[in-house]
Amino acid sequence: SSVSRFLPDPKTVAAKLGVDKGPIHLVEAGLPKQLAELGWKVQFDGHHQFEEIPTEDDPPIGKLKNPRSVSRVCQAVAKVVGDHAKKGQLPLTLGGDHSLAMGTISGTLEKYPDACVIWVDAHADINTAETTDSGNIHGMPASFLLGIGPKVEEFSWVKPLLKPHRIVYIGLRDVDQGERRILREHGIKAFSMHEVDKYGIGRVVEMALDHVNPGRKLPIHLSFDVDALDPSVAPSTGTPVRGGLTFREGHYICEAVYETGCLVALDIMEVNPSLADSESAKQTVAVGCSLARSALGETLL
Ligand SMILES: CN[C@](CCCC[B-](O)(O)O)(CCN1CCCCC1)C(=O)O
Ligand SMILES: [Mn+2]
Ligand SMILES: [Mn+2]
Ligand SMILES: [Mn+2]
Repeated sequence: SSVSRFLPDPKTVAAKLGVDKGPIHLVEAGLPKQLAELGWKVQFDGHHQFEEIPTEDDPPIGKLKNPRSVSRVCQAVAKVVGDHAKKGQLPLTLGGDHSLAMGTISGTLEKYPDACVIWVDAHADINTAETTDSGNIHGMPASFLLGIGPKVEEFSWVKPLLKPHRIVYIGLRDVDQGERRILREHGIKAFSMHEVDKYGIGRVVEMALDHVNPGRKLPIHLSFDVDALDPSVAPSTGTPVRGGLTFREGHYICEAVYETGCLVALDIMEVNPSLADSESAKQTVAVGCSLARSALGETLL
């Protein structure tokens, strides 16, 4: 695999942590050491603790739940990720809620304004304050990054730096009506599980890269929600949906993205060990670590 040409010192990875227990389990499973064994110089900043805003002090804004704490955490993550990226490091964010991608991708775009995003997920996470039915902000980060939908004061710090032709989805299978309309109206490319079945993961990844990064010249931010994988592979996650990617399909995406040499930032999101029995939790943590290794150069041979 070719060394990434965007990183003067490709052997640096900064491990970032999300907002729930998941990330701590990934670190305790030994991920930093595993990455060091791949040759990365890992700078682990310790577990980011964010002082929780008590629920009574963070009432919904419209339908949006926990808007102030989500905004505050994402803004902090944007700054930290941006700072690491500006130092030529590859920020690895472990989550934790996928709302964090508002922060990580904002950080990446600050350093690499022409970066493209590969969003691996069962969901499009592109609801607006109007279209969301759950009010859960993890279903909305892409709309804020694209500047789609009504302005929400609390999130005015998110600059609409992402362009519709610079994001591509792989693994979709649970997309709300409002999100379908947004994808269609903005011409956003999405490879659902139907296309994965039809073309095979190899062709899908090639078509996805051809769409957002035709000359393989743009930096890539890979945002991987483990619920893109089938629940039999990654059971301990917030919104599991049947009929997902196999273990290998998920890892193939990571391997192929690393092979482009364009990866500049990586998110491994929605690992939540508290949601299942300890066996399933351990399995999901192990898959999260394994995906990260594959995206950062671990090969099968
Ligand atoms: C599909 N959209 C959902 C899920 C978002 C998942 C976020 B992710 O980070 O895990 O990808 C579901 C919306 N509702 C659909 C109807 C039934 C109840 C949930 C939402 O809450 O917006
Ligand atoms: Mn979530
Ligand atoms: Mn997601
Ligand atoms: Mn999801």
